[in-house]
Amino acid sequence: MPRPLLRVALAALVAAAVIVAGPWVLDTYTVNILVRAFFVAIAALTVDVLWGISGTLTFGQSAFFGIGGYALAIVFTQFGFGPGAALLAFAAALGVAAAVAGAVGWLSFYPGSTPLYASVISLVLPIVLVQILYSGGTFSGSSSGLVGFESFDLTLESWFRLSGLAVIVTLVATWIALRSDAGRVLGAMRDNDERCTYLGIDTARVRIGLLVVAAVVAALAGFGYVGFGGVAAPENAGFVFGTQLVVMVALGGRGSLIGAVVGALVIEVASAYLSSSLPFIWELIVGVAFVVVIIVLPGGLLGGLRDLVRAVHRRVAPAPAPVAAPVILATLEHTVAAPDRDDIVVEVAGLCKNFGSLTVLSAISFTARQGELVSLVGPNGAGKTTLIRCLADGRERSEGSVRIAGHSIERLPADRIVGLGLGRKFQAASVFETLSVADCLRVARVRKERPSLIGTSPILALPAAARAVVESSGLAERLGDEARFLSHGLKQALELAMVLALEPKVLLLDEPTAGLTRAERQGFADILTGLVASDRLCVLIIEHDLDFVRLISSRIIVLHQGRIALDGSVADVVDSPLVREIYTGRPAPDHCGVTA
Ligand SMILES: Nc1ncnc2c1ncn2[C@@H]1O[C@H](COP(=O)(O)OP(=O)(O)OP(=O)(O)O)[C@@H](O)[C@H]1O
Repeated sequence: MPRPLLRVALAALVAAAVIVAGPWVLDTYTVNILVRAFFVAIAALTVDVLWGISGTLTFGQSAFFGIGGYALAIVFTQFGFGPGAALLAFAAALGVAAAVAGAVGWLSFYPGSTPLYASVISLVLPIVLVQILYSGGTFSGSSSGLVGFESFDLTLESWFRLSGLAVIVTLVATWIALRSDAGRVLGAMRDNDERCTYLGIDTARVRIGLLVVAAVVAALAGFGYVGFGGVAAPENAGFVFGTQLVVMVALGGRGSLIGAVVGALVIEVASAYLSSSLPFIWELIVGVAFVVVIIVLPGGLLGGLRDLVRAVHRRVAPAPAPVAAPVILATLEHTVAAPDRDDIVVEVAGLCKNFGSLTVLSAISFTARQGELVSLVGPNGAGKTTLIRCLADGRERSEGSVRIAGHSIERLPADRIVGLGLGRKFQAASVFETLSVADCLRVARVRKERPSLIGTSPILALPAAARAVVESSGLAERLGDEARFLSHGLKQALELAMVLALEPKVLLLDEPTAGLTRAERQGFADILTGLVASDRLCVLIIEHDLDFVRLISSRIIVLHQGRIALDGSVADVVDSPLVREIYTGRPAPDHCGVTA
């Protein structure tokens, strides 16, 4: 068993032993409070996964908690308690939560929506749900909620052990899923949603799926909470409770799973004691304590504790450098059939792009073949980046058609066009800052190889081209380092390797050498010309440095004021008087016509 897994298994066993022993040492009042706190902690954990791990701030998990609780209360009130009713309530809790989460997820993450939009919808959801509950009359109990129904006949001790073990199981399962090959995609989405999209990952679908799972877990927690307490109250489905869950996560430490549980337990237990001993000011005390913790310990209680332990440890013994799990680099068999030298893989016809009344690209038509390196040059504002965007995302262009590897891109989103064989590297290195180099590359392979939901593979298998970039750039020695610690040049190389891991037929590069040293530029030139010659990749590159362009290009397209001014060989273009005129703004003595 791998060491981290062993450590977690041992910690879970110790925690389970504490839970089992808990009712023997704690008084009844505390046990009562903790049972509720355990169910709330599970809901807080789902907020942490959505917000802390995947980057979607949500206030709506209370709604799903409420749905789970009300499903039980309504079914038991209407049909009485029994095994059939319990099964029906359970199915209703899961089914309704999943259906509502699916609909809310679609509204929140439809193409073009922003994270802020998702947060606003999550705010509206509990408000709408509470209004529905208020207007439900005796069916939902209106503002008083539902009470007095018969529920599961368990002792307080059993509830304590059941809810405590449920927290442990949820924690361990979440931990396993998040550190799996599939789970690291969530961290990648939080770091850089756009890069995920351009690696062919349908981030909207992943986020909707995650919301459905989180909703179902929160509903189960609500089901247990109401099953134990025998009261379904609108407050436990409302916006205030949804915000409290966010506060619990922030207090405990956003992104740390145990932090969410600690935050929930601290607030629930403190609130229970303070509300009875200091009924008028306990909310104020909790609020002030929250603000103080957030200011003094931005990483939450758990983050603060971790920093303290590290500081003490450093004083006692200087900490050795953290040892990352070893990564074994491997090369994938080349599965793509050797392409024909004359294959046209980019066909652009009559492409136009308008921003309102501003026409940025007009009547752009050209083709590019496999094994060709086409440089797009032109002065600032000529429309080069806009053209790349129109090739990489079907929703960008205003008119005209684009075919990639023989397929029309229609109005397909970027992640679907990646599937046609297109890879895009951005101007500023776009990687996953908090992921290790190896994990960035693994995420880049997700579209090609379905990742495991429970395990992690120590092997990093890359196509030969991506591996060559990793090895020639020196990234092979930095596989365990987080991407944010890489130099600018290494980040550029990492992004190129990630794009090559997609095994594209067409590679779009936007000023890849900006900010690189002379040696790094030469290395980049060697890599690109090698890819074109040996893998017969079609590369379209935006570049301002005409010396670099001369060195690498098989063809050059000059864009000027949104039109193609020249399209020809290096010799034709670089020494052309028109190009001199475009770049210097002075008329050339020997003027040739603009070919649109
Ligand atoms: N979202 C937008 N809304 C309005 N105008 C835009 C938008 N994006 C780009 N433009 C305009 O389109 C024109 C072309 O911009 P683009 O970035 O494609 O040029 P470029 O050739 O890549 O320039 P550079 O070399 O400076 O990157 C510019 O005039 C720019 O101001």
